[in-house]
Amino acid sequence: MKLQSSRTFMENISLDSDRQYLTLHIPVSEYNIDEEKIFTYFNESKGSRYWFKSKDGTYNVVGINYIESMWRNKFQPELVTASKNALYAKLQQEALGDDLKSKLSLFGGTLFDDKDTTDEWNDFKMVEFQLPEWQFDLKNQEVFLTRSKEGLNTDGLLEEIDQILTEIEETEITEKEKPVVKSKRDIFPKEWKGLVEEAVNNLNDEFKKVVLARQKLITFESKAKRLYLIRRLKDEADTYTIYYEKNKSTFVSKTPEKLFSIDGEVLNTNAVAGSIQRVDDQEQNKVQTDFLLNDEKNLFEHRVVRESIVNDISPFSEGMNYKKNPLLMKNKYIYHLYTPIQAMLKAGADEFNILKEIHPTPAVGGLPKALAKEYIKEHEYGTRGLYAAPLGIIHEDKECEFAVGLRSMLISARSATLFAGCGIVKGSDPEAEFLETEVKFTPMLNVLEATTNELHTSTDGTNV
Ligand SMILES: C=C(O[C@H]1C=CC=C(C(=O)O)[C@@H]1O)C(=O)O
Repeated sequence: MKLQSSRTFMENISLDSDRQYLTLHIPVSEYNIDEEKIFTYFNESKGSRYWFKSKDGTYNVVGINYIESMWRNKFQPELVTASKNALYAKLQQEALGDDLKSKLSLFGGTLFDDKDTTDEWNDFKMVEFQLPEWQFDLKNQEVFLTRSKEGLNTDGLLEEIDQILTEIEETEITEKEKPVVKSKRDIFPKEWKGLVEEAVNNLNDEFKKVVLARQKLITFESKAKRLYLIRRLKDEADTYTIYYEKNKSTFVSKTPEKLFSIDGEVLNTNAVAGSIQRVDDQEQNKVQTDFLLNDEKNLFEHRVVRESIVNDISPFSEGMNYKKNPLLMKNKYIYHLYTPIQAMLKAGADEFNILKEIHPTPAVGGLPKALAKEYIKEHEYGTRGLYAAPLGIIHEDKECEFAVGLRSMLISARSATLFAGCGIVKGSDPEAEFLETEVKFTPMLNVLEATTNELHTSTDGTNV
């Protein structure tokens, strides 16, 4: 048994009757396991699995079998903090090793806003974070196993864990079936362009910017194979990987955008706004990026996002660092203007109050924030749900990392709804914005291998 060295730690555990669960924290570097093997092994746990990998590799976490969730129907920071503390208070955490690095986390987030959700988002709550039975930290190669103490027999538990880890290690990865796309169509494309035109006319010196999103619907001949998606999600670097199953729904995102992270007393965030397509031609890309870095409309769009974020976090911070001119963020299909911002937090600043203040940034909402949020709620077709919403990892202390759920889709049964939006400012052209959203659909179309138009006719008979 590879867990032999953990045995002494295990033998010294005495169960605390005030705590409902026992969480064992175990080093697993001796087992050769990765996300594909884990998802393949736990195939029966469909609907109760997640994978969160941060862009810079700080986190790479897979969770299996949600055993408790911390949720609320309204986002009130103090109450969310109280729920989080209540959940951690139920756990007796025991480390089976001396120098373990990771911390037990909860994965989840909040919906974009409180717009009445249509059936499509019914599986997700306004605020919801999951505690899984198995939490694999693939970066540090450590595992947390949480079990209810009711009827728990700790004798033989290590052997059971060893057996499961060995079975995961030996899991064979077979070729995954590609989902067969039946139809692909834009939802209300003409109407969306009309919406952009109307917004441009409504913008003024006070109402400066609004982000308008649209959807694309893809249907499949048969149910989309989840394991196939897991493999395809590895394809694009320099982005987050968010894969979140809940009951019959799966939300998937390859977002380039961090909302914020907290490590110790340092908060890191960034402004990402202003975009141009990246193509397969170096010379053309040089023209594109020179344009982006000097284009007044894009620079304005970027500036308002940066100023708003700085403004939102300043009540929580003692000092801030950021550069005056944006940098270039290079993703596989798109370039963005990008400004990293770092803040030293004041004592007492906590992640949920900051989240409430910072989301939605004008990169996904608009400016002024409250007005833009209302405008989106009232005018946009459909419900955003987890699209453009904060999703990430939290801990017992305030250490956390949230990404913004962009370049994303919601899969259920035989269909996927893809989401993409863009910042509308005075002077925006509906056709150009439509094309920009088309580029932003590419990461998810690529995951589904549905980038080409070789198909098909859409369900309403129009060519796509
Ligand atoms: C709203 C989206 O992108 C935002 C993030 C980066 C750049 C954006 C832009 O240039 O419009 C958007 O504000 C989306 O991808 O759906």
